[in-house]
Amino acid sequence: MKIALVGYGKMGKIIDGVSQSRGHEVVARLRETPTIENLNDADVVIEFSNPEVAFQNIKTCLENKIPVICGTTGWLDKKPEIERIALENNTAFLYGSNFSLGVNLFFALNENLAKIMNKFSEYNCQLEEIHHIHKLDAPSGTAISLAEGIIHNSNFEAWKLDETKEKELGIFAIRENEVPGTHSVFYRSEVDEIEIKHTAYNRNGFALGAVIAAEWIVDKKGVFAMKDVLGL
Ligand SMILES: NC(=O)C1=CN([C@@H]2O[C@H](COP(=O)(O)OP(=O)(O)OC[C@H]3O[C@@H](n4cnc5c(N)ncnc54)[C@H](OP(=O)(O)O)[C@@H]3O)[C@@H](O)[C@H]2O)C=CC1
Ligand SMILES: O=C(O)C1=N[C@H](C(=O)O)C[C@H](O)C1
Repeated sequence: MKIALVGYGKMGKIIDGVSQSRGHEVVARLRETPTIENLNDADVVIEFSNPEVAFQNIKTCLENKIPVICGTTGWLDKKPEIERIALENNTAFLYGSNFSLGVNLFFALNENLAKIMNKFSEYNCQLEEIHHIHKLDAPSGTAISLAEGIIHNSNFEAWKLDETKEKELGIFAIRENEVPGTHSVFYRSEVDEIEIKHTAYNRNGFALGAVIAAEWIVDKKGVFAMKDVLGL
């Protein structure tokens, strides 16, 4: 499979190595907006850039009928428009706030726990995410996915950074050194605390998941999520 990497920073470089180790040809390594010329006839694009440029990058690839796997976070207000463009162009799009197997299992655990905890008003819920100091967006895309999983299965109506009012789920975002990504969900009562936590030791799991998603999507049409790839 011919893979174009749009965004060639911390993630793009690891994805390059994983792609080659799985027998793929990396035909483009871009740190600029793609064009049909510089995508070099790719079968699939893996996009890890930044929140400012992701929308335009994805749009260009989809309009050229190239399927896109996107891991860039912090641009989600425009996701419905991207999904429409993918369908209009009869191609495929998959956004994952987090491509690691562990976090996708954690998402399922989080939703099941939220269903149970919703029956017990003694407990209040909060989210915490910790990332490296270079991260541009807050809260993390993964924390937003966790919050959506809880809201869908509870009486919370929305999430909010830091301090909250009733029916708002609080997310606390901490920036610390070179932390690759740590997410915790807390349920606290007057007398105790339940915590579920995922800690990424490095970025390799994110990269492997993105390449597996690219292998899965290459012959498909439509809008997908990592759940579809993993059969969850
Ligand atoms: N979904 C997931 O599993 C994960 C998602 N992420 C997300 O992925 C994104 C990238 O993370 P990371 O690799 O750590 O970030 P980096 O800052 O290390 O890399 C970003 C890259 O994008 C390049 N870039 C800048 N402008 C453009 C443009 N117009 N078109 C294409 N590329 C451009 C930068 O080039 P230059 O340096 O020249 O500016 C750089 O190479 C972030 O949004 C992060 O939150 C990260 C890890 C896992
Ligand atoms: O910026 C990062 O580094 C990460 N971003 C993703 C997010 O926003 O959730 C995934 C991972 O936590 C690393």
